[in-house]
Amino acid sequence: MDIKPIETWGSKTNKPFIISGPCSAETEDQLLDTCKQIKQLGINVMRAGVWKPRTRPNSFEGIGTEALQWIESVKKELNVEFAIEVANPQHVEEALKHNIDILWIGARSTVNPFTVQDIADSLKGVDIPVLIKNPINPDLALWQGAIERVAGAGIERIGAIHRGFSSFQQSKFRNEPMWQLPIELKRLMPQIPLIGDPSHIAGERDLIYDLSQKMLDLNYDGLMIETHRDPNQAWSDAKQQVSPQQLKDIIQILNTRIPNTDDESFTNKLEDLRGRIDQSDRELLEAIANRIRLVEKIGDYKKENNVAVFQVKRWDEVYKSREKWGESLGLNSDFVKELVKLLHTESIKTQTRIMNKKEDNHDS
Ligand SMILES: O=C(O)C(=O)C[C@]1(C(=O)O)C=C[C@@H](O)C=C1
Repeated sequence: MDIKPIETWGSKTNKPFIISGPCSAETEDQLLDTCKQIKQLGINVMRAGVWKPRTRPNSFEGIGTEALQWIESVKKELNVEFAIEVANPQHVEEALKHNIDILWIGARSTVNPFTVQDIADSLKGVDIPVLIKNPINPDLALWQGAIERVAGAGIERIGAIHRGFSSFQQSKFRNEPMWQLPIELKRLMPQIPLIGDPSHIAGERDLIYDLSQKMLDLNYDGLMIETHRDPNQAWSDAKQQVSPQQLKDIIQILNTRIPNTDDESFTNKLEDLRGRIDQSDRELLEAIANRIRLVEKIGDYKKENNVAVFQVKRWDEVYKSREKWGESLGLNSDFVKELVKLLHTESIKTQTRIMNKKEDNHDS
């Protein structure tokens, strides 16, 4: 995959790459006024929803093509660049006709390979940056697949947008961040710039600063933040949009991290600490291997005596005591509980395999 760096996406190269603007273009005046107010804040590219995929019918579904004319005139008047969402080849055609600078594929489109392929096919021969939001379900391969389809159409300026994942669980977030997914995407596709969308993860404006800072701590390349001149009156996603003043405050206190440094004393110290982590992980894995050897011994013994693998009383003791030990060592209790559950699951697998080994099965 031949991917060009984020610096080539637009005329402004400030970092982090910030895309901001209203969730939806509602009126020409609302769009112009919002963009005018945020233009001075170091925004790289403006955004505005033109076609809005909504969960239920009868919600505001965007103005459609007329809004593209407003965007074109705002672009001219303020000399700014614009990103919009496209969900089918007709949207792509309209967007290109109206000189849109960046396109993004929304989370509800990324889930469908047919839709993504149609959009990718309509982009053949076009040179425009395309951002791909994560699919609404936590399926990394689907996200990668969408990126590959767009790359396959010859697009060289591709980015990924992390907007969080739908979940049944009660949560303070509208969409669960599931940080391990974008982190794994970055490991597998390090050349793809990663943009965070704290607005859609939060669903609530008070959480946006913390999420944005976390994204920069994780070395994200940019942020997409929804801003409305009067957020409470917004026609869509009112709760998650910030005012231009709030956006200014957020940008002012955001701490941008450098990706890395060649500074010798930093590198030496880091190398030393990483060496110690290597050693510590080795010991950890040796300890786990020892535990599994013991579990195997118990498995053999249980088999000889035809005793069940799962022992609820002992498991309860193990679970509670390890949680306490972890606490006394200053470890996060949720982490310790997850770790102990993982170890126990491995024990059950190991002993079930021992119990059901074919050659020892006298009935066969
Ligand atoms: O104590 C046992 O019986 C074991 O086999 C060990 C072990 C564990 O992993 O700690 C595994 C399975 C049981 O459900 C309880 C505990």
